[in-house]
Amino acid sequence: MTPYAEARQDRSPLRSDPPVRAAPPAGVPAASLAASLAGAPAGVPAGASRPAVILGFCSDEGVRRNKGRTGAAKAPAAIRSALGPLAFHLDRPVLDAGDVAVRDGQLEAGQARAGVAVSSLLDTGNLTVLLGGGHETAFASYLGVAGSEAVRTGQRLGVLNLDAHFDLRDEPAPSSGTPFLQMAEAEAAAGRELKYAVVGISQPNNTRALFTTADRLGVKYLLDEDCTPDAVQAFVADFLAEVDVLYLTIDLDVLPAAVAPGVSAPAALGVPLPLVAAVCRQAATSGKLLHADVAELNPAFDIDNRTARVAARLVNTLLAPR
Ligand SMILES: N=CN[C@@H](CCC(=O)O)C(=O)O
Ligand SMILES: [Mn+2]
Ligand SMILES: [Mn+2]
Repeated sequence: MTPYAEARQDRSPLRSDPPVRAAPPAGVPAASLAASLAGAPAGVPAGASRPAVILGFCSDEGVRRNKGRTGAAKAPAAIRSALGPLAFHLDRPVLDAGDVAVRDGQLEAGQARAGVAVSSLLDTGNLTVLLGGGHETAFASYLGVAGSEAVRTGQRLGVLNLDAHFDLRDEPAPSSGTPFLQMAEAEAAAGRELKYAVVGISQPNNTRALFTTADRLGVKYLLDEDCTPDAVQAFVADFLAEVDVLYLTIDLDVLPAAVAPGVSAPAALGVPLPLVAAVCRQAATSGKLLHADVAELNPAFDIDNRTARVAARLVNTLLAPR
């Protein structure tokens, strides 16, 4: 069995190649884990071999509020199951900090708890990967990166979303459809402007009002049908050049439905998986990747764990880019 399996608390013995620190029991508060890590100095956002810490965000409350198909709360377990058997070729330790679970509809409290955990892990020098959850996971991630020392001390944050949707809905309550408008409002309250870019927008799956909001906020986006390898590479390179640290969020519904059937809103067209993987590599090798998440896997609609396997493969690419 592999260190990936160790990271998911597998009971089988490990092949320690390379040596990996023991993972804590599931549910250990991430802050305790962070305190136990001898990571890089606080506030250092980048480094090829920073330890990586995986944290689950078990939530589909945002999807429920957005009137989507619930089930994403079970995604962290499905992604771990797909990640565990993968052969381990990483030059960094990978640890599992357990899950933050949203219960009884208490989404905002869960996002706050996950945010505190992510900030703490970032400030002790780790690369953090949050496994959603519906795309309300993104606001938990944002709370984490915005609360990190790197961002609080003035490093320019960029949020790059791989998604068929803007998720800029203006609604009375936070949901999976609102996280990036919430971020824009939070950044404005902090005296900053959200730098937000999206790859894979499906025009027919976003209203005119959402395009208007995107334009008002200066959102940069690439439509799914314009996603050629060169266009995607240049778009991401231009965005990376404007920021110091990157938060990459992958909504699996950016992929074609045949590749990622296990989501709430499958894409008719979608962005091909090799292009999505290339963006992950580009982000991971940029030296700017602070934090990443993978959202919207819904195991109830998956076929032969296809979407979970894709999610695990993309996490692997983020952690071990070639
Ligand atoms: N997380 C966001 N979801 C999309 C859902 C779209 C759909 O159900 O078709 C949104 O709100 O735009
Ligand atoms: Mn989304
Ligand atoms: Mn989406």
